[in-house]
Amino acid sequence: MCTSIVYSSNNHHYFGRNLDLEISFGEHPVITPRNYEFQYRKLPNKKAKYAMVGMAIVEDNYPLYFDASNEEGLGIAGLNFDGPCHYFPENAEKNNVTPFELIPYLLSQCTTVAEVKDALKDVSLVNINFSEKLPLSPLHWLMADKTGESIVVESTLSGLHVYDNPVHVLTNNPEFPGQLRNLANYSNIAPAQPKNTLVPGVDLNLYSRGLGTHFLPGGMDSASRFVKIAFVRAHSPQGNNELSSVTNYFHILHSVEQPKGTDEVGPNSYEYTIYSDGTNLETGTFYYTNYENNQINAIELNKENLNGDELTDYKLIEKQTINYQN
Ligand SMILES: C[C@H](CCC(=O)NCCS(=O)(=O)O)[C@H]1CC[C@H]2[C@@H]3[C@H](O)C[C@@H]4C[C@H](O)CC[C@]4(C)[C@H]3C[C@H](O)[C@]12C
Repeated sequence: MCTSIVYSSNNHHYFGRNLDLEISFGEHPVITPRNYEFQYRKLPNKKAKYAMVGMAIVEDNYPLYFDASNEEGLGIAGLNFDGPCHYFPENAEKNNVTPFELIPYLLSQCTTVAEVKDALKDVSLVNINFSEKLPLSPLHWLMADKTGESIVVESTLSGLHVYDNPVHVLTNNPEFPGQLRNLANYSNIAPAQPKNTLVPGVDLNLYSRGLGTHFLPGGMDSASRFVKIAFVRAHSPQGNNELSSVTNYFHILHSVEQPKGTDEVGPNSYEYTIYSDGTNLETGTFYYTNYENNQINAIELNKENLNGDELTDYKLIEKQTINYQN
């Protein structure tokens, strides 16, 4: 499972995700500069107009981004969408973009969600594998910009759907309208203690703090995480500087992280939160933590020469640092 969010704080917007899986692909932070030439399968090759930073694996010098944001403050994350997801054969009337090209295609030419919506009108997601070793994966995407607006993009049998996202979070199945509908079942969850409407007039002993969240789902499944992250995000305070905003951002994502051993996907195999990342869409600073190392690491997009044509890879820092005090 995975979870992606946009968090707005102190006039800044932070966008990123938890990657939950049982194996790592060896993903790490990668910067694509403006003059890197993307080779498309069904479209003419094109230089990236805007530089981008995110988590990727690099295969044949191609950045296969899991999630990324560009220098203009547009961010996109791909999350598993196995079942409803459907990609199409080549369509002569459309711009045929493969799912693994979608993040580079949009981030290299768009600056806002409004521009993405426009670009997607002409796009069909074509079913072409990256390679035999890396076949297509069924994904849907959360996309956000620095106005704080976000959309969800899903390709199903009935076509390519673009949904405005009023709750600014995404997990996995079911389709986005179903996830939104399900929130109604939890609409009375609150940070405050509940009022007794069960047996009016009876003095119920509110034996614990936090009873307003007693029925907040806590499961690892996608529907539970959608409700929980929507709640936590909606009630999260804003920070008053970069440090407190980033700290809050990671607390929100970590509220639905999966510890090892809690989500069995096969014999002796467990999905867990491999990494959590987030980019400040105003400044282009990319932050991440990972399972082994929960210190926050950062890479500043604007510190690099963004006019180059070569990818820059960063080693994932996986060593936990304990700050001994005596
Ligand atoms: C599986 C990952 C999403 C995590 C997630 O949602 N897990 C939930 C699983 S489930 O609902 O519980 O079944 C997705 C996110 C990004 C994906 C990767 C990126 O799209 C980049 C390439 C794209 C290639 O086509 C396939 C390999 C790949 C390297 C993808 C493998 C895999 O599908 C990734 C890693």
